[in-house]
Amino acid sequence: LIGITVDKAKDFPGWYQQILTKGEMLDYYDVSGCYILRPGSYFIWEQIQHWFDAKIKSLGVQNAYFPMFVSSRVLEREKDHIEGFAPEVAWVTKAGSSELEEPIAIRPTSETVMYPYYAKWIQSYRDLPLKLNQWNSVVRWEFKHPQPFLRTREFLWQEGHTAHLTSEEAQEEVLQILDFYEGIYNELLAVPVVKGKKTEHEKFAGGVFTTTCEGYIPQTGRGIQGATSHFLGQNFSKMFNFSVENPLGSEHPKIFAYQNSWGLSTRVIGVMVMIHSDNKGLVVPPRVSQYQAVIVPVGITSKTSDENRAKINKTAQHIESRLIKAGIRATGDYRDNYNPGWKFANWELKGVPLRLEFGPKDLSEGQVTVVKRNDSKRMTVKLDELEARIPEILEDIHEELFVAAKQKFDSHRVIVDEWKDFVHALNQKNVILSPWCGVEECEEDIKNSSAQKDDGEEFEQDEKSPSMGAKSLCIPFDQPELKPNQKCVKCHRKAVNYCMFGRSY
Ligand SMILES: O=C1CCCN[C@@H]1CCCn1cnc2ccccc2c1=O
Repeated sequence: LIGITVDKAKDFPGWYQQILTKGEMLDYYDVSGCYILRPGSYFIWEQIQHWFDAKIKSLGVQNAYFPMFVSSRVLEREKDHIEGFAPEVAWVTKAGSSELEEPIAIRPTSETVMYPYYAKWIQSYRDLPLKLNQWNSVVRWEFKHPQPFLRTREFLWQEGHTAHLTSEEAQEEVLQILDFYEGIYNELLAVPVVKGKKTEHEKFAGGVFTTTCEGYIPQTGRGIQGATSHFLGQNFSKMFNFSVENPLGSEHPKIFAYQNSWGLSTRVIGVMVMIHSDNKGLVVPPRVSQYQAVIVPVGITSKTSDENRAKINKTAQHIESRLIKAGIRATGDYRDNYNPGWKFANWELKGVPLRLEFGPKDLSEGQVTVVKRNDSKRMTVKLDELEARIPEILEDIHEELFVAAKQKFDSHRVIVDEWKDFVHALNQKNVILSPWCGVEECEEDIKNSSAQKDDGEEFEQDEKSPSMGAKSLCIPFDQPELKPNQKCVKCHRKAVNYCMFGRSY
């Protein structure tokens, strides 16, 4: 049988690799950290693009395309912005057999590519706001263990870069974009996320603050950063020198533009797969699934008359076309060289949300049998209720997937006020909300002191294995109430807010 031979609960990385390849989402490539996105996953990316593109265009964002190559002079334009990232930058040093004069970097992100042109194009305050987005790919030569979708050396993403006359307008947009990111997770992928602000230590160093959507992978109990929206303040406009006349008059000082940058990548597909899929294969949420329903003729045996066999296949094809006409992404599997059982396993592997079985009994009763991929529930739908019922069942599936994932996240997000309870809670696959002092050394101390088993034994740490220390994930916008004089969970300084900590990707 073609099925999954690895248990999600026993060998999560092995399971993840198998369902992606056997589910035909992705294939491995001979350059480490690079993968092939097959139609099943590319379709999901297209749905995300379609939804998000409409949203940002409603804010007046325009798409553009900038070169993928960055000269070293331009890339190193801003030392501190990229110093920590320099080891990840991939360089082109040769063309054919001849060395290039100057090495050329492949964009890891496009600030240094775009902002010199923002400086050139923004002369007057009337040129603001300037809001451009790129749908492109970037390269980051990570050395940590690559993971399909989650950590790859090239990935598809969108990067939005906006410039505004006022800080208020910029900060309003940074949160609007974050809400759109939450919408991609909740509305399209049926994945719950926690929105919040990154700590000073975890934020994008080039910006003023970073807001984030944090996901949770139940199997590993790890948090995962799902999308970021940064308020850059005037840091980059001062660096690249784009300021405009003050609308109040030339006697007022020139204004350096206030900027945002925001990004979401194909990592979201990995998060969706890890959360919803099971030991039978992929489970793809209906709103992004390439096929939402697959119809399979059943009950045709060597004893079935040719007339009945033809009738069953013809009616099945008729059902398929009715669904397509009703806007459902339907397909049918009429192959006569595979039996229904094999077909069921195959389409379950590919994560199709709904299977319709149509056989002699269904033909005589004027009905079809419907099987839901997420919970294997079987129902009967009268043929004349098809166009009404199938969309409803698909919506139910989306809702059930979201509720199940939210229940898992909510039940593994625990409040811990005392350090004595912290490590045990972490080892129960939880992310932890704790009162925190806001001091970076304390954040580091929490990370270093939490890479332990319950008996206090340290985990052996090497750069290849995922870190076992609890990092700060975000300071959630939705905060539990601090008690008066509440102390920091670790250092007993006064707590300033609750911070979400957890092992992470
Ligand atoms: O997140 C985003 C959203 C989209 C636009 N860029 C920002 C910030 C990117 C931060 N970053 C991330 N990896 C890097 C890797 C190499 C060089 C530079 C960088 C780098 O600046």
